Amino acid sequence: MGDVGSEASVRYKLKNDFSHGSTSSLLQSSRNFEDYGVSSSSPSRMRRRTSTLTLGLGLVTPTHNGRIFTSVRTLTTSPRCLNAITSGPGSVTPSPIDYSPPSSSASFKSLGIEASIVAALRRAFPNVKRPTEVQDKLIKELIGGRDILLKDDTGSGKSFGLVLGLLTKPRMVIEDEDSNGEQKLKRVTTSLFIVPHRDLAYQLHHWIERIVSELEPSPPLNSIVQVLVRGEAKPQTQLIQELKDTPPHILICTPQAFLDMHKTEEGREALQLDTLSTVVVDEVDYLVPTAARKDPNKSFRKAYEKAVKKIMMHPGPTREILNEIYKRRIEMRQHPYDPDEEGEEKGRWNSTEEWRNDMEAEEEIPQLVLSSATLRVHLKNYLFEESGWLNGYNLAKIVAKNGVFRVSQQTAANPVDEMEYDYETLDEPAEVPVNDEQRKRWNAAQKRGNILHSILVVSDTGVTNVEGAAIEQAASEVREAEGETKEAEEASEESDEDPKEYYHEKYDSTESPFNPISMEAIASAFAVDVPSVGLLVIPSSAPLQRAVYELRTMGVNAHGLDLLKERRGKDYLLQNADVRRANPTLLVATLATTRGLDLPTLTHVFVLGVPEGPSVTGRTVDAYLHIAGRVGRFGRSGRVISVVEEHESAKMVRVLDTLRKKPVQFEQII
Ligand SMILES: Nc1ncnc2c1ncn2[C@@H]1O[C@H](COP(=O)(O)OP(=O)(O)OP(=O)(O)O)[C@@H](O)[C@H]1O
Repeated sequence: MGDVGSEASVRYKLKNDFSHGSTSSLLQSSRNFEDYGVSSSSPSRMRRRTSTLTLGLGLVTPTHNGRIFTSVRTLTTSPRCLNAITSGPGSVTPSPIDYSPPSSSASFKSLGIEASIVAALRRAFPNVKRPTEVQDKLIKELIGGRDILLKDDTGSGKSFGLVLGLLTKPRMVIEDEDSNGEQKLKRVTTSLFIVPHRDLAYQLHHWIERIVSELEPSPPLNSIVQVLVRGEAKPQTQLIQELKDTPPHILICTPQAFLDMHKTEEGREALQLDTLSTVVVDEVDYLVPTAARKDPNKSFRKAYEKAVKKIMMHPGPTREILNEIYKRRIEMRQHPYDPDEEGEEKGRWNSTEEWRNDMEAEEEIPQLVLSSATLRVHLKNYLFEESGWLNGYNLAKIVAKNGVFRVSQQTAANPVDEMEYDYETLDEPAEVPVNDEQRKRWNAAQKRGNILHSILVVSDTGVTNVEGAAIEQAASEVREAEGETKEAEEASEESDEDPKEYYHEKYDSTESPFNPISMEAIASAFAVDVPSVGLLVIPSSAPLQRAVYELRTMGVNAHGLDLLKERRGKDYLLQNADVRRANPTLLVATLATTRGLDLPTLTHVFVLGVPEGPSVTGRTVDAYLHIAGRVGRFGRSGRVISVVEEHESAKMVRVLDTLRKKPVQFEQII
């Protein structure tokens, strides 16, 4: 780890701003980091009015007090360029939302979405016009009631499609006794939506809130959706009472919060698992970790056995929940129908399949939907062979890779295929197009989004682009093509947090766990390239507040990602993707809390270190894919900048290699 006050320097140059020859006044003076639009009290408006701005881009030297621009170079610039610099022009501008996502020829209505919901959807999300391809396949199956295994690219609309399908599902009603002992009909929760972290829970809640508020008449929101996550301000007793009084149509929860409630009798009564009709597990590969099978003839076998043992010792809350909800299925799997067995049921069924599907209907076992952008072979094998949660006789597998879909219907006549490949390899075979139609989709998928992947390597002597990184022309073309974007009001950028919150004395007196040069490289790259919102993903075990603190001491408008924060949080979920902010924000999150997030204004993701490192496994590649998948969604542009130390750079290149991506130079680093 580099010394805080080391000689290390990071060389930056202004991008194409000076290469066009449209320069005007020669500006010369010193300017600190805040001048690049990274301070929460950015004077950028004032700067924009003047053409005699002082500039200090050039040699950037990290210092321990966070003022990293200590050396000044004379630069020639124009007012247009100044405007671009102060608002963080970047190699990627936020894209307007009127792109054309790969859509199906069906309409939401023809897929079975209720007319009132379609109308509300149009008002709430005017950009959502037609279902995407995955939504076409998913919504039909979701409404049909079959179990579903779902895999498609990040940002293809899986979670959004799940929300629409669940909203349309018929409301479950049971007969209940009121306080006078009279029978009456009572609404119960229809669907349970399990997600890995609370920000994703709030994002889904927010989507539903927007649609529900456009319904005419609009029902009370808590009768349609409620969220159960840890860290809620309300005490558990109040949450239980609310669930009992008004069971929501959809309950969105994190697994741990669900188990906390399920532990008590009162909580179990409120959750009413036996009346559920659908259970969705989003990001299932994250929530149900499994170990990659290793070739028994190779020496990894011991490592595999150790990994399995570890998982079995801590199976995780999602496994526990699914074991509870699907205990009848597990029993059926363990004791399948035996026509020779004595008993009154003898001879009632002709086959195991017949028996199984009859029992499923009789016992009203809820539909199970498992979804992720990454479903590795070992997870699929675990689900089909070991878990017992899925009905292998009535399952839809909707799996897409590079825009090519493989949809297989598992029915009684065509039960689930067993293990697909024997052992995990880092590169799973790519789906290849086999006909013209597929080739068309495949090509469209290749064009979808324009994500640039860069790797910055930090050493004691500075920061460089990884060896072999290509010079990317596309970046400036994208910038030119997209033209001007709207400016956000400075007012909305006022901090709603007290920055002092992070100024803990202990941070100044304890050694930082972060490499200061890495942090400064991130701060600088953010300052010169992010127009609106960036996201920094740090390892799951890294201290988030400390990272925010350190970035703030460098003048970066950094915030821990928290969608719960009323105004600020919801702001990030809005569709104002064409907004460039006067004072860009860097959101900081850990690896554990980024899956599934959809922040339309996001253009840049910074990754600190090799995700799920130090070694490169399938888990590492998947983690990178999910992190990178926060940008470039639905055809937008995006940039992923990994900041790694020297000993990690080959590993990071390998991750990109596996994903068949080539690192491109981050232009600002000379
Ligand atoms: N049919 C549609 N037309 C246009 N935009 C859509 C459509 N469906 C979803 N979107 C938008 O696409 C974005 C991504 O959707 P979503 O989060 O559901 O993708 P995802 O496949 O679940 O991604 P991830 O795998 O990263 O969780 C959201 O902003 C959503 O509003």
